[in-house]
Amino acid sequence: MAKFNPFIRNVPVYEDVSKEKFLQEIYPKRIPALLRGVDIGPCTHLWTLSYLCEKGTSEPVKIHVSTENDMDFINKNYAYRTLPFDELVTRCAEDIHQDFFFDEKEKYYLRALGTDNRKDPANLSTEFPQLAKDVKFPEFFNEEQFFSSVLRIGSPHLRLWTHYDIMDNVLMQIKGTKHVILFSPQDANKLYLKGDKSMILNVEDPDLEKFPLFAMAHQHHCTLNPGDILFIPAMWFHNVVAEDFSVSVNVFWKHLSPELYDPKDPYGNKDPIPASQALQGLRRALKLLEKLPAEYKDFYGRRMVMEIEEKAYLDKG
Ligand SMILES: O=C(O)CCC(=O)C(=O)O
Ligand SMILES: [Fe+2]
Repeated sequence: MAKFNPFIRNVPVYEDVSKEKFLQEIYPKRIPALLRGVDIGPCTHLWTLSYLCEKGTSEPVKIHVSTENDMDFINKNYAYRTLPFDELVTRCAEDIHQDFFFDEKEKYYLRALGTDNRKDPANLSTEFPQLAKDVKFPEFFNEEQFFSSVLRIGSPHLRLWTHYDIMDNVLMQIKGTKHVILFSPQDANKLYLKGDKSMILNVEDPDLEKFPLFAMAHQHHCTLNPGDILFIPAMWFHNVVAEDFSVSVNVFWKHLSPELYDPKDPYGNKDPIPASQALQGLRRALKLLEKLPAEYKDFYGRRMVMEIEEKAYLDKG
């Protein structure tokens, strides 16, 4: 039997959640929730391989190609390539490829992009209109709050690194099974961040000599099956691995006032404007401390941390 680990817990599961129940009981908690039995439309039974190939898009799609299971944004063990959509779907569903870029067992990941991917957020209705008809988004937010809807198709066993997004999100599982491990924004200091991503790639077997604090990060686990919806609140870190051929759609929406978001953010992962300005201010403050000898820098650095803890933390610990 696996050893009990007090740092691992399951994401709470809610059955047959109405809009009212979500908005009154689940959403305000601002923790992840797995919702079962919400109608996400006929996609769960209609989207066979042949249907996806036929109703997808005739535009080529940009994909990640990886020869390893854990995609590594540090050493870049994946490459960006382009494939016709039906070819991508076919390859994601097969274990061994006749045609390939690097090797016959390579894996693929599509994260759909907007029409102009430098500025437009992805929108299922625009880029995949025939498929969009089959997906019903939960009515958990107002139309003006909608930010993007993203089709994600991937090969078995491919893992997307731990990262956070800055929008509220529902990840709808349509085909296949996915395992998701989430971490609270309050555990950010145990995740060894590089920007919006954690440098710990293999979260299931981490190198604790290199990343000792990770052992104390609480892991929130869940398994998504077709029809399941995972609510991922803004800033919650998530690491996602597919067990088999997987198709999901996620919807990001704005939880804060619209003017707080960076207008040039097609992915929904740029820090809100005041947060990014505050980070810039911090970097300026640290640069100022460079003018002082090390022991002064250390002392004033600590005073800054104390002030941040007192004025910004929810939990003053
Ligand atoms: O399901 C995936 O592959 C990744 C999902 C994700 O990162 C998201 O919904 O923000
Ligand atoms: Fe994400």
